[in-house]
Amino acid sequence: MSDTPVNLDALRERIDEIDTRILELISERARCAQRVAQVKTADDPQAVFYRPEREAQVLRRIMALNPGPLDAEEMARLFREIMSACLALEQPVKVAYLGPEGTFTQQAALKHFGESAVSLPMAAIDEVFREVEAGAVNYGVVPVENSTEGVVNHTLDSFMDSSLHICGEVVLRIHHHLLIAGTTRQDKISRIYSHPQSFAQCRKWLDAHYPQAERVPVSSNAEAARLVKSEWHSAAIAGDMAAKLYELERVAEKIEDRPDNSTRFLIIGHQDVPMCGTDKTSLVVAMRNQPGALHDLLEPFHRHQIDMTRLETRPSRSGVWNYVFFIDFKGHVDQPEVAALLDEVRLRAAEMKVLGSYPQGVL
Ligand SMILES: O=C(O)C(=O)C[C@]1(C(=O)O)C=C[C@@H](O)C=C1
Repeated sequence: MSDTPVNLDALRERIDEIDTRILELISERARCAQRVAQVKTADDPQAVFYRPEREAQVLRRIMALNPGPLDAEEMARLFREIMSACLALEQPVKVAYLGPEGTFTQQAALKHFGESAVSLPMAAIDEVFREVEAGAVNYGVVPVENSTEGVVNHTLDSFMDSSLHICGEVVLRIHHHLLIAGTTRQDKISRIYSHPQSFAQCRKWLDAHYPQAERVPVSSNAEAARLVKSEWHSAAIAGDMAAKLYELERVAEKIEDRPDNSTRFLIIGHQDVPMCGTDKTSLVVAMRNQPGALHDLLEPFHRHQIDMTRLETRPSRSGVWNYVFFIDFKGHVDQPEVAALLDEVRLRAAEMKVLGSYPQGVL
């Protein structure tokens, strides 16, 4: 910029002016969101305020328009928080997540809903489902698959008995650190606490650096972090949130064996989400136990050119559901080609349930 001042005082004066403008614009946006809330309730007293498809469109548009120098994801994160605050003005959103506090699931909940959402830790995945079903909270956040360790069976099983829908997904890069308390003797670490999945994701690093230390599996990374607070010879493997919550030091950072280690989380709720343009659909399908069943199920996807992103099998828990497949694919149930595909799959399956169509994770 040719008219950018060059001395510090002048630059700060310029920043103050810009901040004043940003402040006015954010306030104007917030007033606009308040009017949106009035319009929604005028149309329908039971209106839902959180609109995942609209949020995905807003964030994608900002990322596409972003001129830099901030990168597109950074910019989207800022807008994520602005929208979160605007939504809280319409209606504060309550979200249950797989706790305790400091877990990656809490991090995922905040990444998806922003800091203005009220997030409540639950002790187990089925408790998250129950809280949402009972209406005690608006949405739930549960882990569903990890790139290194695979599927979270508990979550898939919970869907079989639930009437809840998937309203969104969020993918989180998982970075594990080796953490100790201020009083820990770093040269005397003889025990390491973590969640079994995290141990599995850091196995090679641990074998190379702490082959002698006892590995103690606990119910969550946050619990591991809590335990090391009071033990001078122990360390924990956990992420940023747990480190911050329990004020632990990092002995080693990013110790996961695979640099692309990430976990996908699902947002569960009661609503059917309209199409946003970059959608995904999740299904659960039961096939009869007969030769060629899997081929019969997959063939229509191929013929309709539908891009399947995941296929998981779970043992059936009832007589009818012999083989149960969880399938994710790109597209939305309101698209004619997807509707045609689903009609065919329904005919071939013993049972089929659409778990939801929802925007593909943006951030
Ligand atoms: O467009 C809406 O429906 C709004 O409520 C506004 C807004 C926003 O701040 O942009 C806020 C919350 C919704 O989840 C989506 C978008």
